[in-house]
Amino acid sequence: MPEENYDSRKIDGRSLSKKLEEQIGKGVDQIQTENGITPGLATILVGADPASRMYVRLKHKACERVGIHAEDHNMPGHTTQEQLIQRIWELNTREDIHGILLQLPLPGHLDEKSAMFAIDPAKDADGFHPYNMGKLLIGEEGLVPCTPKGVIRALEEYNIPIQGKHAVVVGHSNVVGKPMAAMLINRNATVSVCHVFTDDLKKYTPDADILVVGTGVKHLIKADMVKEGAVIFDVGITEENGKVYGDVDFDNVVKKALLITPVPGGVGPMTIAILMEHVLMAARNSIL
Ligand SMILES: Nc1nc(=O)c2c([nH]1)NC[C@@H]1CN(c3ccc(C(=O)N[C@@H](CCC(=O)O)C(=O)O)cc3)C=[N+]21
Repeated sequence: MPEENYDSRKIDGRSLSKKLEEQIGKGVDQIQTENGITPGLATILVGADPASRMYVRLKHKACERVGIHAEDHNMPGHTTQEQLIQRIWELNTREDIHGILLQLPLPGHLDEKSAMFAIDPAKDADGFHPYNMGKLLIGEEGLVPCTPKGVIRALEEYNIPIQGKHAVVVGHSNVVGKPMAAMLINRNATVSVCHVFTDDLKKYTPDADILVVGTGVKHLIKADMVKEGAVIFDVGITEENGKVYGDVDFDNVVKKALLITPVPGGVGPMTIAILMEHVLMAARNSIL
């Protein structure tokens, strides 16, 4: 018997993001012709970590595709906290910069929280500022973390109902797990949040209608841990010998999933498309 083809179960993040970028490109054209504004994003990268450089490059390429002005603020690895904050303050006052993205992680001698808090919440394209996180928690979703927003957008694109469903989020980070849980609660899902300290993960994941996994543990989720017909988002990235792996054992789990994101080509491209959307949103808000 030939091996069954599961391609139709794959959520193609690349084509979803392409569709989103086309809409954003139109929005960029519109604000340029009607308001004479070119949305601008400044990325700050401290040091020269190869993975971080690659991610920043992906963001700049996306800006190019949609017509957003992008500036690369590459600061040396020995940058002091004061110098970093100074640069953020300069960007806060720049009228042509609508989004500021401080690439994480920062070198160990720098304090990520106080640097993030220094970013003008109105320019917080990442949605990491406590003001924006607080708004998310009370159901006001403006600038919110891009990766979980990309998951919500994908659920909408595929017409997956959220209300009343059991969503299990594995991972409780500030960038994925916590904001993901808040967004799902805002849409009336029943949400369980599991993480590295959860005693018995297998007790929870098989009940998930929607499963979002972001732990950075390669192939943590096996086929026996998911329900038949689940919708699964793999937010994990583990690099090994130049290959990237997700948190889900895709080849086996796909056989039970209704829909599932691959790594790469899943939530990564969606994250970047949402970031573009946020810069456009911030530019629009700047003229209100
Ligand atoms: N302030 C801040 N904001 C971030 O958004 C942020 C950050 N810091 N630090 C690091 C993580 C990581 N991240 C990724 C985004 C897209 C892909 C992506 O599109 N990946 C491609 C694969 C690229 C490849 O490996 O060739 C994919 O999944 O298909 C990956 C990783 C954003 N991050």
